[in-house]
Amino acid sequence: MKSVQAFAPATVANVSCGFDILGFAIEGMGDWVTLHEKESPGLVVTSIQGDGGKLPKDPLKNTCSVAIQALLDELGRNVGMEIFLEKGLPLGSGMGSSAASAVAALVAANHLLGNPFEKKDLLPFAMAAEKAACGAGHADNVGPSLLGGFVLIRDYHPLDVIKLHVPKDLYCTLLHPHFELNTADSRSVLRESIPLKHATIQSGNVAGLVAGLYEEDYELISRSLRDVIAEPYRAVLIPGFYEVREAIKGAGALGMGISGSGPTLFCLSRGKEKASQIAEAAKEVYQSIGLGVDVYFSAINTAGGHVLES
Ligand SMILES: Nc1ncnc2c1ncn2[C@@H]1O[C@H](COP(=O)(O)OP(=O)(O)O)[C@@H](O)[C@H]1O
Ligand SMILES: N[C@@H](CCOP(=O)(O)O)C(=O)O
Repeated sequence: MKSVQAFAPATVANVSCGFDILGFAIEGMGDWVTLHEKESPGLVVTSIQGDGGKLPKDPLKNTCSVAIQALLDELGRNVGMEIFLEKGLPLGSGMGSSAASAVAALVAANHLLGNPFEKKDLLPFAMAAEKAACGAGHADNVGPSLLGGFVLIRDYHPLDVIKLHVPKDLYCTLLHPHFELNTADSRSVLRESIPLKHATIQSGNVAGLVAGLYEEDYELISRSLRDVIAEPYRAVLIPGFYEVREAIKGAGALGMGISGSGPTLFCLSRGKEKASQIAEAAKEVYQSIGLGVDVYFSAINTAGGHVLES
């Protein structure tokens, strides 16, 4: 009986101005999924480590099994698999935890089945898992977790996904305060409609950010990290948001925003040294408001989900 292990990275969705349409992958953090083929058909989530016992083993609820089931349904096959999940990512963090599990599971399952799908064609199955996790099949976590780098979802109907250029000196600092915020909850505070002037501001910034990435124009990237659609409603759910934003400006950040739906905040910077200085400046703020925080900094992951061993 075959077995295979895969890894998929953490992600920062939205990147401020690209609500539901833009995200990038983080180096060195993610989830691992090992699959063992079994004789009897059906999916079983056999073990989950690193979740503090919080995640569902019910195959209809865990994003690993939901994603693999969607893949098997498309193929019309009923292969039996045992799923072993190792969570490297905190839950409800805004670092694409549910997405990383789904992507690692899909990459492993596709390999186990002899690669019937191209990597990019696994995306709809991962989106089905996101829908099960938070009620919305958004692709801005699963896209970059699968493909690596910066990913733009130009359209959802039909799905049109574009991998963007990554400037070589771009670094990210992640500030993860010690509390959970479920994506479903922080989506519920958003407005259904936005004023025309906000649509104009947001479109200008998305275009500016994409141009800034291709031109490796760090000042343009900096000017474009602005969100008038989601951030005003979500920032109030995140203690210290405005204080951290002030503090990291002085440490040389290009900008800061909410990572996905929060509570993690992300900062972009030019070079590793600045990323570490930003981390230090932010830590002081969290300390002053008495909120525990984990801080990471990394380059942009360009490989995305991949098989480790089989
Ligand atoms: N393998 C999984 N990893 C993480 N969350 C999962 C997984 N399977 C199901 N979930 C569910 O998804 C929700 C968390 O996802 P979400 O709020 O999007 O957080 P995150 O931003 O960290 O991905 C929880 O309800 C959790 O029970
Ligand atoms: N575009 C989504 C992204 C959610 O990311 P997560 O990492 O918090 O799951 C949103 O903003 O709701």
